[in-house]
Amino acid sequence: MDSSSAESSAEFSGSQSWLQSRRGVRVVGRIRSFRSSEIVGASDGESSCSSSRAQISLTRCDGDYASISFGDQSTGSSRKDSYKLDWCYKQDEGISEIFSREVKPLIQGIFHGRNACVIAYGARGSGKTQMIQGSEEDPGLAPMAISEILMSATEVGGSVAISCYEVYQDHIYDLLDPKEQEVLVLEDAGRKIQLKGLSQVPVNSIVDFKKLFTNACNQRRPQKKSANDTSIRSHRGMIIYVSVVDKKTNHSLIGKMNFVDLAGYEDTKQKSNAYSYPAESAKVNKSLYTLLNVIYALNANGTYIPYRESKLTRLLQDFICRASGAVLITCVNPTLCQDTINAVSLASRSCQMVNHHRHDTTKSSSKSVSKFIPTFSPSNGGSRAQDTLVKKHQLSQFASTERKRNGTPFLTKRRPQPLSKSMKKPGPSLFSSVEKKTNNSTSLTKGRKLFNATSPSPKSIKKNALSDSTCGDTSTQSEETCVSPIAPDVQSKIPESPKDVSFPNEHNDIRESETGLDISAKLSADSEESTTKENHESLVNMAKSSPPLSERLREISNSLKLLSTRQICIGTPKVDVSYYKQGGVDHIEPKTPGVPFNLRLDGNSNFETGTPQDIFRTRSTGLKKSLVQECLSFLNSANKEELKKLKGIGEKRATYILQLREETPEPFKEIEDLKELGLSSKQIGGMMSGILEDF
Ligand SMILES: Nc1ncnc2c1ncn2[C@@H]1O[C@H](COP(=O)(O)OP(=O)(O)OP(=O)(O)O)[C@@H](O)[C@H]1O
Repeated sequence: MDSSSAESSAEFSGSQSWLQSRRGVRVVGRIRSFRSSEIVGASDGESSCSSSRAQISLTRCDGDYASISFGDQSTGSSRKDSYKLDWCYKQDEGISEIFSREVKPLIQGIFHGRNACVIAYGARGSGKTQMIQGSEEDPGLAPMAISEILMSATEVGGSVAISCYEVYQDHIYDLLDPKEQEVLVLEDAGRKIQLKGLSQVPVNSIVDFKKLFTNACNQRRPQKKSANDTSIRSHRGMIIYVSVVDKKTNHSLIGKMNFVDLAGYEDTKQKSNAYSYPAESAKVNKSLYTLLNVIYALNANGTYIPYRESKLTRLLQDFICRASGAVLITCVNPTLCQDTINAVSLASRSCQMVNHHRHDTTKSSSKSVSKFIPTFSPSNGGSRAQDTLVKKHQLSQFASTERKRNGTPFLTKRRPQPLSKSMKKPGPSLFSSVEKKTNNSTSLTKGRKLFNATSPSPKSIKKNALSDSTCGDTSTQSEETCVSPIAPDVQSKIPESPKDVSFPNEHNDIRESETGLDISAKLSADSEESTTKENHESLVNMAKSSPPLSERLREISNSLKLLSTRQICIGTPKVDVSYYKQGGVDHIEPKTPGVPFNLRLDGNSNFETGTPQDIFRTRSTGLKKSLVQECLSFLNSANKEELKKLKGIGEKRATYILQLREETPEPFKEIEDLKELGLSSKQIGGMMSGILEDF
């Protein structure tokens, strides 16, 4: 084995070992090659930055991690701060390299019913679309994946379908069947995400795929305002569905793989980005920050994941969770600019490598730990933009007053989530026949079959032309890679340290949706419009008509009172009269037999022994659990007035609870879920006892 292949296999084994220990989302980088226009240093207007002086350095360490730093070659100064990622691909490493290391291992999973996600993220013009879509001559990750999937599906007798979508201004549109109605993100009773209104089209060959994909890529939902309008920024994605029958169980397994081409990151505060529409950019950036927060929370092993904070993360919820395999590829523009630095810095914060080090006190010094603790800093462009968004999005009056008053995490306000009027009954699903057989696999979004109806456009895939994509000077790069020029005006803006960039919602409660198995038709809508009155009323009415619940609580409360006053007696052993007779006792008085306190019944009705404390603890734990469950069911079903009677629940929290119930039939499944109301543990305790006292 020569040295380069040895190096390559060492790196690959690093990537494999990561796959084995995968818990969250892998965050890698990819530095794209120079375009011809960039080599001569000319600005093409697409990127706000171009110049000739600075460089990007890449250091890779034994397949474990990669570190990117930015500096100025001409002055010899390079910044001491580097941004670590789980890995980074050099300019001379092609798409096929990325495919075999990052994407191929995920494909195996989808044939076992797992979900997977490949996300292209980065500043504008950093090569995201090129990497995902590619071109006729040089296919991107998505076409490469589909041809691999089609081959494997043929071998195992599986079927394949695709959906294509666009997320624009927090609305999702179907690109294979463009229509007025947007796609709705719904959550079923098993907390699985369903995309209502998104068509699935069967794909039998790569030719089928190319027609569909080309057609979808040429679709663009938001209309340009003028011919020169370059500001339309949206996220676009393609979902590949694979259905196979598990030979052992004879059940159908459905795995999905989502390729997401995110809108380019850009700091709207920069003058050079003035051509963007602020509102549009704010939405795009908000969804990007939320996505990175989700990844951060997953990689930091957080208990709460903020999926609900944007439509994009809601859509991706089943694709980026602990049960799935996901990779975020940060595309790095070689014509370096502040947006690139910010994008890399944000990605670095969310990656596994950083978070492993955060938790690994043996490896990292206290300094390096504090370095990664997110803080707000208006000195950084990225942070400033985040700061503004956070203020808008989260520091609602209610949240801030609550925080001041309670010192507790503020309520992550969700907008009312109505059942949209436009919500229509879904058409037959591609896999509907197989789904019926399936008991526990993910159900597919029901959509219309479009295969015959689609009239693909012969136009080529947008933005895939490589006519100007001559590769730059990549020959001299070894493990330490000098890559790119950086704009002189950017030099002063390079963040001092990664700690300057932060995640806006670090202190928020983050909740990861449970991955239930029950696929029920009981769907709740997650549209971003305001709550429709009828739905709200119907929920209130439903809650109003719940006297049986109060009755039940009263019953339980009475039983508890009885329990606390009555002597607990386990079993009723007969009094052995003969014993008394033998003992010469003249008067036999009926006595309650003494039951040893260290006897108790286990789950199988057998007696068990233990110390009085053990027994007491067991009994009280059981009681506590059932009380908590009763309180949670009360919160899941009480009407507004009943809720408002509780300690700590006012008009706003009561409304919020009703909104949550519109999204999910039972928003409170565990006591932890109550933290989403912005209540402290003490307040939750007070509220619980309030519920019990009332009955
Ligand atoms: N590996 C590459 N080598 C050379 N040129 C490339 C490469 N990848 C992309 N390009 C070129 O860079 C330009 C921008 O690429 P692309 O549209 O993929 O970027 P993007 O990140 O998707 O941009 P946006 O955020 O605006 O959607 C295109 O002209 C493309 O041809």
